[in-house]
Amino acid sequence: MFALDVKRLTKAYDATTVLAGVDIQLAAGEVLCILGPNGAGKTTFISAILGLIKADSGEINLFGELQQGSTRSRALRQQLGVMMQIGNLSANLTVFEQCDLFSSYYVHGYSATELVALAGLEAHSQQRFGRLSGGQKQRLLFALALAAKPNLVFLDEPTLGMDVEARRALWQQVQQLKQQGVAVVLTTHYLEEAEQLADRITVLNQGVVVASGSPAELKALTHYKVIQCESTLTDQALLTLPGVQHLQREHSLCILHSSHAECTVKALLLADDSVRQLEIRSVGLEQAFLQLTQNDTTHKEHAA
Ligand SMILES: Nc1ncnc2c1ncn2[C@@H]1O[C@H](COP(=O)(O)OP(=O)(O)OP(=O)(O)O)[C@@H](O)[C@H]1O
Repeated sequence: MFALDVKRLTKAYDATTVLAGVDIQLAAGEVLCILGPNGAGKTTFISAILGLIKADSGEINLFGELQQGSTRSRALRQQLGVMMQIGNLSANLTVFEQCDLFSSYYVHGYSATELVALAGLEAHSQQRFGRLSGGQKQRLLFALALAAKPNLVFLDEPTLGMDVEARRALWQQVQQLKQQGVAVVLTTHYLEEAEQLADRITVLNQGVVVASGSPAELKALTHYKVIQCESTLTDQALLTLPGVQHLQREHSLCILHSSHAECTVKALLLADDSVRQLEIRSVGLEQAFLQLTQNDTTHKEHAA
């Protein structure tokens, strides 16, 4: 049984289609990362699952239970955790008071003291929410999302505004959730975060799933390669090699992005027999993401 099983979900606002038949499945202990440019439909998708908005058509199954309309049963709500946006918490309550309030909603959840510790805010437990730094607020919101000890957690851009250390600490907490068998749906604009955490990435573009797979599978979807070398050729000559789409220079190195790496390398070696330090590698997730979302029609047939 999937923790989450969504089929053909659609949503439009007036004449604008925001979700155009989205299918997503998620098992216990899996981390799914939804990537997509601004306005792709990520928040709308999560809101529809949680019943915050009503989808136009499609099926939403949570723990094997088909959801009708936008109400979610009390028993189901105890299994769900949602990281809210900063503006939804009262600025005047202290960290401990917020944790106490959330703890009181759930019968088998964490105590207020445990939630303060989960947020790593023991030293700030008497500080008002409004006085916390942006990163501390995010840590508290993350802990509050876990108040129920949920089996399925939704994290919408959880590390926004966090410094590197706080971000890595939160990544560790997500890994721990996964080890405990919790299913996690995460949206982020940080591709490194997606690569670190996700078992599976779904790329949404204009409400359509344009690709879905492990980070390695997504990178393999793009046929672009990076060719790195030292060459005496001018920028002009390098850019006219077959397949070259982009050139970047780093000190003595030329870094070429090529859509036809073998042709590029053959032509490069013919044009410059003094080429050194030649290396060919696959593109990173960021390049794959840009290619998938800028030219999604080329990749639709690969969507899993
Ligand atoms: N209540 C609404 N009424 C009309 N249009 C809406 C409404 N809510 C969202 N939209 C539109 O739906 C589209 C998808 O929005 P959504 O917030 O789901 O995108 P997103 O992928 O989460 O974007 P971001 O990365 O910027 O947070 C956008 O074009 C947005 O303007």
